[in-house]
Amino acid sequence: MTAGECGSDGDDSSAPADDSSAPAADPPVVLKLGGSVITEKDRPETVDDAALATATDALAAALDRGSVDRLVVVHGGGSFGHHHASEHGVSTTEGTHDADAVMDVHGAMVRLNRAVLSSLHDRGVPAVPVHPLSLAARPGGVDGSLDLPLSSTATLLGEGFVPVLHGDGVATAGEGVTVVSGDELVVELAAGLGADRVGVCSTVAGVLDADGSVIPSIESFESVADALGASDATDVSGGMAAKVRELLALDAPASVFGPAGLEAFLRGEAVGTRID
Ligand SMILES: Nc1ncnc2c1ncn2[C@@H]1O[C@H](COP(=O)(O)OP(=O)(O)OP(=O)(O)O)[C@@H](O)[C@H]1O
Ligand SMILES: C=C(C)CCOP(=O)(O)O
Repeated sequence: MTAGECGSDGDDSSAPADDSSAPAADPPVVLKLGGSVITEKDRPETVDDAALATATDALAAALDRGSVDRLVVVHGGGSFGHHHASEHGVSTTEGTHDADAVMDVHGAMVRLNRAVLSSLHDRGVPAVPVHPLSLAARPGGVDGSLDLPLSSTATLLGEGFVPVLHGDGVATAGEGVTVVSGDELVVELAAGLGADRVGVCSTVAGVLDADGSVIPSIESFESVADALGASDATDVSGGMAAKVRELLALDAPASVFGPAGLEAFLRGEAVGTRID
């Protein structure tokens, strides 16, 4: 498993850097694997091994057959980050100055990240970690924008790796360290890297209306606000309502779908709820 072997042709590294006839790289796909999918969200620090294996099988197959050429993966917190953040009273708006609390939240996310990386490595995917706590900040405080430098992720992608980021703690002016959700990271990555396809794989088949049916597309928060709630499980980042808000801020269309829709999304098909 090397970065150069990943993707459809795997031969870009031999092209001269200034060769103007070299084909431009495809825009990357940015995919979030929801923490509620890959962990058992009600049991602290428990990976759902079967669900993680199914997801990483689908990613490896998509890279092997070339339906995805360049991929950035983000995963959520599930029973790792949310559990510890909740115990310490830390959320996307409430921070902490306690280094032990920061280490509990970040340490749990790094353990989950290792499990995701290991599952990808078992399938030959050249996945490498990118930890947001070491990169990102909210210099303007909780109401300010997220600053996420993308140079490392973009360069890793260009070298044929699959960067794997995750919801994490984030330095926040006036609050110490708050939580940055994987959904926020997806928006920053997709906008900054020029992604043309953005997928958010959660436990539900899409964003559901009041009757429990999948809403095919969403263009404004107000049109669906009444149906949107928080997560059923411990969650410090706002569940589906926050997810829809984040994704509406993105220029590229995003899809929210369940595990059964992952393969189809990776093949480029329309699945779940499209958020424009
Ligand atoms: N209208 C809705 N449609 C779909 N899900 C909804 C809706 N309202 C609330 N939810 C809840 O939102 C949850 C999905 O958000 P959640 O943040 O838990 O998912 P995730 O991103 O997969 O997990 P994590 O935050 O750990 O990464 C669903 O499991 C459901 O409980
Ligand atoms: C709770 C932590 C640290 C991560 C939150 O990320 P999310 O599960 O994508 O909302």
